[in-house]
Amino acid sequence: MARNTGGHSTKIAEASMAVAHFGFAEEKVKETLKRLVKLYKDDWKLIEEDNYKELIDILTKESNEESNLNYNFEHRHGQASFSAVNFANKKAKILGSSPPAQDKGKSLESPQAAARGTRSNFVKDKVMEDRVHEGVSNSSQFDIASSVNSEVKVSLICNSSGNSYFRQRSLDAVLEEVEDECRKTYGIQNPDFSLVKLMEKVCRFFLEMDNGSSSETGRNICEKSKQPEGKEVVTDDNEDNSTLEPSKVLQDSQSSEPQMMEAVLQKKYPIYLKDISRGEDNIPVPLVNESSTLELPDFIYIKNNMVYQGGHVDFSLARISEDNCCAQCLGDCLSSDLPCACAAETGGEFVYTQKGMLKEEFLDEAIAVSLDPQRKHFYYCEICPLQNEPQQRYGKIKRCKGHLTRKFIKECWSKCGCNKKCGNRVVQRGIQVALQVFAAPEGKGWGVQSVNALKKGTFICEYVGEIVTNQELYERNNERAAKKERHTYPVLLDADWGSERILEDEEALCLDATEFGNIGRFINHRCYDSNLIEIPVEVETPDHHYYRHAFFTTRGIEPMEELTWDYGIQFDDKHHPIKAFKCKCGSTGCRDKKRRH
Ligand SMILES: C[S@@+](CC[C@H](N)C(=O)[O-])C[C@H]1O[C@@H](n2cnc3c(N)ncnc32)[C@H](O)[C@@H]1O
Repeated sequence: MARNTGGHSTKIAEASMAVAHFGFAEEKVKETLKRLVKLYKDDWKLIEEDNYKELIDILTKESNEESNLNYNFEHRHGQASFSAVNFANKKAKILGSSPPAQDKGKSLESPQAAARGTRSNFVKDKVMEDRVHEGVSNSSQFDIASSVNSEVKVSLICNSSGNSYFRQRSLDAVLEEVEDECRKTYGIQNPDFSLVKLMEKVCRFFLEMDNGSSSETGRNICEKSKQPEGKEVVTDDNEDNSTLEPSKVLQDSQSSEPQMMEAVLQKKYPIYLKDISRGEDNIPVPLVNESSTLELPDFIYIKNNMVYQGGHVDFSLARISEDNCCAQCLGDCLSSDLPCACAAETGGEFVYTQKGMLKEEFLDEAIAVSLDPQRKHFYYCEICPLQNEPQQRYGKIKRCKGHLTRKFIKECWSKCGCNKKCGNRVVQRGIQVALQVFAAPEGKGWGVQSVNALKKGTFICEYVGEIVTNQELYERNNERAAKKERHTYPVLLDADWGSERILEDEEALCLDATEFGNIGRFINHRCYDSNLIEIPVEVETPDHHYYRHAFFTTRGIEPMEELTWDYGIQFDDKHHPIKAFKCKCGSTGCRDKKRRH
């Protein structure tokens, strides 16, 4: 990511700032940067890539060597360290982060290469994290290492120097307390949740990733131009697995044997892609198909919306005023006695619960508005950019069909003083529930199902795509129609058009997920009684031309139930830029009258 336009010293200052929160000494950062600049012959793009990943890797590795990390896993004065889990008979390999691909051949030693030569038999992968607590900055070090006889050790060293109250406590008591805290903070409902099991999983994955065999399926979707279609799809080997119920298979997916589960899934589904997001999303997004009749989707997976040229979206912090963020807040805004400025959008009350669910009252109102039979929540444009394509606007004006005005949620964001775990940050944290792309019933193509049961008000995912202007969308639609190309149904960002002046072309935006999108592009339509509802969520822009289009459940969801939302299509609208499909939603209130019996 090339963000620097200034001179050499500006670039050094920006790089130092970008890595400052890791707690490396300033001099060390500068000295390492100088080496990198020399190595990459002043090509700052390589240094800036992935948020200075290469720089952080080198600093981390060197600081690790300097600190002569102790692997005895004993409690020491001023430090608490944790763990040691071992597994038998697995061949360990070196893991670590890699330098930018273009420069692998260059002479600076990569972290992996360097790690091979270190004193320990363990190969380490290290993350440094800074914690700010009551104004005191304490840095913690998290390490993971595997040995040649497949032991994995995990170490967390919290530097509590300066804390004269440090004393050793019972590990069981600490684990219990932290597990309780995790249950509350992350809304974990499973009574079997255990930190030790979690640590075991970390170790297993460390070894599993090591053997490198399983993590590559699914890449073809997202590297469509580079990979021949279907190349990495795992196919059936003719074994009869018909007795395996999907829910059983997926229950296994929660178990602590990822490799075994992987094998079961591969046998169960003729087409099985482990993660169509290629690691982009928080959790893997598998694609499963029991019949292999559908064509693989052809698009590139992106986790966040991206602006296509011409769309007017301004993410600058300068636009966020004092009243539009909670700069004075600390910690978790939801725990504070008084709701912060960010809750003003929702009438001075937060709409998320401590468990990250949407509150029932807000949700029920949103559902009622979306079902509004009198269309009293609709805004009608004088000259609708959707009904009147740019070149026709000065001719005969077509009547606006109306835009549903929805209530927004405003989440805390970067200019707010609260921390990243603040409860008023749900959508921006991304997908937290296990979802699958699957072959939907009734010939609707691909669809999305939830692996587990979910409660009403659960955040599912955003609809992510390219942010394009209506004008651009109009051109794309024409092109696609001419080529008879498939497209997803674009989302118009019109939830607040009613409160604004007549929008300029570059302000009337929509999300097109046809070529770039996330799992949201696979969610099928259902008239009226869909189990998801879209809520506009303001995160990084105070105006409402652009917002996040977030899906929440409207009721409890069964394991393996298809997730649907109401696209708001009028099936009899002959003037809509996209020809409506024949609806097979199966709802008793289906609006596609031609299809109803
Ligand atoms: C946003 S995509 C959903 C994912 C799509 N099924 C796929 O295979 O990529 C929208 C397209 O899915 C299909 N679709 C969605 N809901 C449908 C429904 N209720 N009945 C029939 N087709 C539907 C239509 O082809 C529509 O253009």
